[in-house]
Amino acid sequence: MSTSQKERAALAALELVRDGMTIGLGTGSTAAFFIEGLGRKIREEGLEIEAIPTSQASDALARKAGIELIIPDETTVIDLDVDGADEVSAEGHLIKGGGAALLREKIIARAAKQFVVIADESKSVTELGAFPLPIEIEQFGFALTVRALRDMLAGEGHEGVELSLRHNEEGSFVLSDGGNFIVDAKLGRIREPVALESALNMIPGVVDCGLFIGMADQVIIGTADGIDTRRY
Ligand SMILES: O=C(CO)[C@H](O)[C@H](O)COP(=O)(O)O
Repeated sequence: MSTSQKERAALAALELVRDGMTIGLGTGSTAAFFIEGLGRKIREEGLEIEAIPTSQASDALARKAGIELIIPDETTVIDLDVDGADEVSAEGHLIKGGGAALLREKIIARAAKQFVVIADESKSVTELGAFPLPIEIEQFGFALTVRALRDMLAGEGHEGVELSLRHNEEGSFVLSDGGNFIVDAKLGRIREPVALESALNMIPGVVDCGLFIGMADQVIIGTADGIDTRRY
């Protein structure tokens, strides 16, 4: 069996797992390799692991893999969170939310002692923005929120940016697990991601955006014949 770049990155992240850990489980096809591998590792090594999934999809995968899931309380220490990304910049800033799970992913990444990103080489970029930035917005007044987004982005030098409410193949709006809409913003090039994240999250109706700035402690990129590990 040939190992894909995504799987290679996920297998490397499994090396960080220790007995007794509480682990955040990301969302997407790369995170799925980690979840399946974690299930195998728990069975083979008899580890005591508790996990917190960042989406209903990862919840279902983890249950299938036999991983014990918990709902965190205020005392919960998340030792490690492993998740994928849509883009990773040289500084370790991320665009996430291609799977509409950005809010839950950010809550868990923010709370984790160690946030590790796993990705294939195609996700590694010099500057963020080629991947449309996912923005999670409240359903109420969504058209007004989209207008406010457009106005703010124009003021920040992103005039005429294409904003689209995400639809599925049947033409229905895609909803996050929390029941919110997702707007995808084709920005092309994000020159000031720190300022942009703040400006987006200030708009009433915006729940969160897919910019993860300065959050990753480690990025593991699967390559054709190995891994490229970056620590921040
Ligand atoms: O942010 C995410 C989901 O909201 C995913 O981590 C991101 O879309 C990467 O997915 P994949 O591993 O399938 O390429």
